Amino acid sequence: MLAEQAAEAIAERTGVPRHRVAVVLGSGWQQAAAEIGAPHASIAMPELPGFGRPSAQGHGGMVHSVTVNDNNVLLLMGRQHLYEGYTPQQVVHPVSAAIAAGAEIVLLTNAAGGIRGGLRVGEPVLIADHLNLTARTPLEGARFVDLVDAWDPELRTLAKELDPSLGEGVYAGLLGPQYETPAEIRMLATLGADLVGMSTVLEAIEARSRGARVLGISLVTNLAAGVTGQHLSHAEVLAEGQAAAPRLGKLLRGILER
Ligand SMILES: Nc1nc2[nH]c(I)nc2c(=O)[nH]1
Repeated sequence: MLAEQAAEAIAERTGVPRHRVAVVLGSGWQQAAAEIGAPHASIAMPELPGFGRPSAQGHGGMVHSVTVNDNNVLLLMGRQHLYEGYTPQQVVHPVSAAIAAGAEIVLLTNAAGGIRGGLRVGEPVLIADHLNLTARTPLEGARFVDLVDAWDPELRTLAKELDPSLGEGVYAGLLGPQYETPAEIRMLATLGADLVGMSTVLEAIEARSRGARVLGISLVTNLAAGVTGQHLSHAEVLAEGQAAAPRLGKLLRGILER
């Protein structure tokens, strides 16, 4: 119900009855949003039913409506995380609302730690599959959602046509807010994770449960703990995101133009 109420508010406040695509812009991706196009309507998230107040650092807290080649696109600047104390349902609410507002495709972006050898800081990586290690789910009741091809193969092929240098990886979603120990990173590598972060997996599950297609892109903003022996800092994470913004913006715009 709350998703439908938020969807009505979005349609009313933007003047756009349906937005066919929704993009969640995570840490480091906000600057890329400017390359997508100038919004013709913007709403502060707290003004929408059920939207919390995204944490200050790295997240904009705005919903923008932009048009890209006749496609009405909803940009969700920032997200809510489990580590901020939100429930799984609150974490996925913006995605639920965007789908209720018409989104058939949900593009989830995030910043992540790189685990696999060869990943470089500043590199965007397509999400090919995920490990939900949050021990949480946004689903309630007997909603046995199939997650095979949850990360849409056709959309991944499209993204790779646009940027052939794009690699793919398995994203492990953890609770956070602490980063992993080197031993935990070795464990995640053994489990088959290439990337690690604190978001995205619940949103993907919710989107699939509502029949939307999902494309995910992680920006590697640090090499995971122990991969280089360096210490991790959130400030570095944000700085790396800013540096990669032009390439990310070009990629996002290319995807949205198709
Ligand atoms: N859990 C986890 N989340 C992250 N987010 C970013 I940016 N880097 C990391 C990381 O190394 N571990």
